[in-house]
Amino acid sequence: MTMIDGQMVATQIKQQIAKQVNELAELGVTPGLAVIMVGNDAASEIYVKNKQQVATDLGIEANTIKMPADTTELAIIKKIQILNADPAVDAILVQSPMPTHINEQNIQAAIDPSKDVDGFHPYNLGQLVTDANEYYPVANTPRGIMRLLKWYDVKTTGKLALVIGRSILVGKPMAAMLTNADATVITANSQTKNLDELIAIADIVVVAMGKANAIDAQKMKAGATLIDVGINRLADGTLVGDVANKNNTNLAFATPVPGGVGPMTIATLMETTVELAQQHVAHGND
Ligand SMILES: NC(=O)C1=CN([C@@H]2O[C@H](COP(=O)(O)OP(=O)(O)OC[C@H]3O[C@@H](n4cnc5c(N)ncnc54)[C@H](OP(=O)(O)O)[C@@H]3O)[C@@H](O)[C@H]2O)C=CC1
Ligand SMILES: Nc1nc(=O)c2c([nH]1)NC[C@@H]1CN(c3ccc(C(=O)N[C@@H](CCC(=O)O)C(=O)O)cc3)C=[N+]21
Repeated sequence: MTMIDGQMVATQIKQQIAKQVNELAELGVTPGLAVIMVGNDAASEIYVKNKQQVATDLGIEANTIKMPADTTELAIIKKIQILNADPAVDAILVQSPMPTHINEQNIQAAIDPSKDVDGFHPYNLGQLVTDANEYYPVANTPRGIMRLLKWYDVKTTGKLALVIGRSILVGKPMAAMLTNADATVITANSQTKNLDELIAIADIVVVAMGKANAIDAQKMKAGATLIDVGINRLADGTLVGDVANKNNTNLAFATPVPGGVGPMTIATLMETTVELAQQHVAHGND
């Protein structure tokens, strides 16, 4: 079994991004990323801290706007409208999950589709489902996972892929990307029956549940590939994924937590930010 080294692949991608940032700098453009974080979430805290560091290293201007958990939906939408109108901001990211009194669909639809770095906006989701030929942003976690599969030469064509989770952030765009890459895709959710039977037959299993050690890697078939998206902070402070028993299996590949999908999400976030900045330059609204 080969443990996938997300940190190593992310480092390679960041070297490419640094070149593109330099090219934009020659045009007098600094890519700008604005992050809105409402309330507190452990995984979001880790994400915010790590991406701030990587952005600084790459010469990307990243600003995090923290809003209290009792912020109204209208106040968040007003903040988004200010960022939509700000030419220094190329990319807007609103951290998920949001407090329960906020309707996330209204937030996602308020972001200018040309600044939608998570690919959350209905227009960009439509582009993904269409498998459109023109440029559009997509969610960075599944984008990073597709890059890892390519890097390790894990084939998707004709393979049976099981995606556990159906969020707009991970599960649904992951299923769409695997479908576009000619896999046969099953998307599971909390109402799915006989999940173990599906786990036992899939060639690729992507787990994005947000539940520590909820899936047992020993139940997967020999030669299959496991992608563990979960980021769970245990009471003792350790960081674990959604999948237990990754070692001692006869899998072909598996991603660790930490050091797997997480660093790739950050690298592809920076890549998407730079691409959006390039689009804004090309369309004359930088
Ligand atoms: N490593 C990284 O880069 C990233 C990590 N994450 C992490 O990934 C995890 C998932 O994130 P996200 O998608 O936003 O989470 P959500 O809570 O939005 O979605 C979780 C999904 O898991 C499904 N689910 C829950 N229990 C079961 C079960 N027993 N069987 C099958 N499906 C189940 C839910 O089903 P239902 O819809 O029926 O409720 C839901 O669709 C979190 O830990 C998050 O922190 C997220 C983004 C990036
Ligand atoms: N709109 C939105 N988009 C997201 O993409 C999004 C989000 N909201 N909300 C929170 C989740 C979680 N998430 C992480 C990304 C990277 C790490 C990461 O860097 N992980 C390192 C952690 C290393 C460490 O600090 O120990 C690793 O796995 O190796 C963690 C978590 C993105 N998310």
